Amino acid sequence: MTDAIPVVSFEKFLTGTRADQEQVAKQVYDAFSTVGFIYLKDTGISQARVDEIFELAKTFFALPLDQKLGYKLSSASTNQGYTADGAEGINDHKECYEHRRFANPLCPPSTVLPGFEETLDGFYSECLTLALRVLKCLAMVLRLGDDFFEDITTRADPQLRLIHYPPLHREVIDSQGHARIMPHTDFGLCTLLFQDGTGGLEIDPGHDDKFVAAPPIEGTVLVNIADLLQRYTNGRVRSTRHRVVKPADDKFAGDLLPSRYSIPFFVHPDPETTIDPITLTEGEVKLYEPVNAGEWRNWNTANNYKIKDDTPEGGKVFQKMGVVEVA
Ligand SMILES: O=C(O)CCC(=O)C(=O)O
Ligand SMILES: [Fe+2]
Repeated sequence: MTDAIPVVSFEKFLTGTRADQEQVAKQVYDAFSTVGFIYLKDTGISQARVDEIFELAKTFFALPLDQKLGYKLSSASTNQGYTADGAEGINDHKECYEHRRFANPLCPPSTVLPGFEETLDGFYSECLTLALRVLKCLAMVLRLGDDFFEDITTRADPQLRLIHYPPLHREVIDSQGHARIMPHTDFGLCTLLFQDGTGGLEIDPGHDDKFVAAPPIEGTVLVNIADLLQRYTNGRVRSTRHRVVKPADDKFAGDLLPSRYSIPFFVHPDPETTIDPITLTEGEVKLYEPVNAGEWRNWNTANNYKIKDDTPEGGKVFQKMGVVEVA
């Protein structure tokens, strides 16, 4: 169960000496190069703060559907606003709200949800700070220079996502090809994931299609590697598949699964960054072709939402871990 994913305190990275930091960095790297996931505690983001954001998410999703659809996400490149249940993957059972760094034109105004935008902006910057510290761990271990990831994220526009998985009949999730969120890897650099107490998240730690539970642990944030970082590190760190299914039977035995809320923060580099695998040893073969981070993100986003208008035509068609040139 949880043993598959290490639980590590980040405190010494925040307050310790360089030697302390290197020790934490090594633990982080070891988790990322094997299971691809880690639970971090003592991150500087308190549980009380996370609870506050979950309450805010609940007030948003409690708005009537018509009102939420007034903030509807409709462009893969802007990728901001609300998506209703069924809009992203017909077999997923969730609704989402996406918040970005520089502009949020589809954010509910203070007349509708007082304090919503400012609170999310504040939480967004806390998440970005933490994510950059986690990435610094990798830069330290791989000897890329401490500021390696800072330097490729100055104009980057990561995405804070609020997710609500509505109550769902057990038989729906038990039916073939359905899940609260289907198995996938994330496609940016890395993801912070806050989950409520419901449970149901599973990961494939051995990359062999054997999913195990990644249950919520109070006071922690899960961090996982995403596709671009697997590519950039030439496979040294792993982008691991995960999915959300039903909570453990001993938690909810009834027919109707309760609502679940989660808050991922997807970290992406500056759009102009070329993700060309970094090789560290003599004669090391690059496992992946270079990709442009902006194109990669738009293509993956458009593909997820099936936003045809935004899918570049006659351009590149990406595969999850490769790229096929289309003339
Ligand atoms: O809700 C969760 O716990 C996982 C969400 C997720 O994997 C995603 O949005 O990419
Ligand atoms: Fe994910």
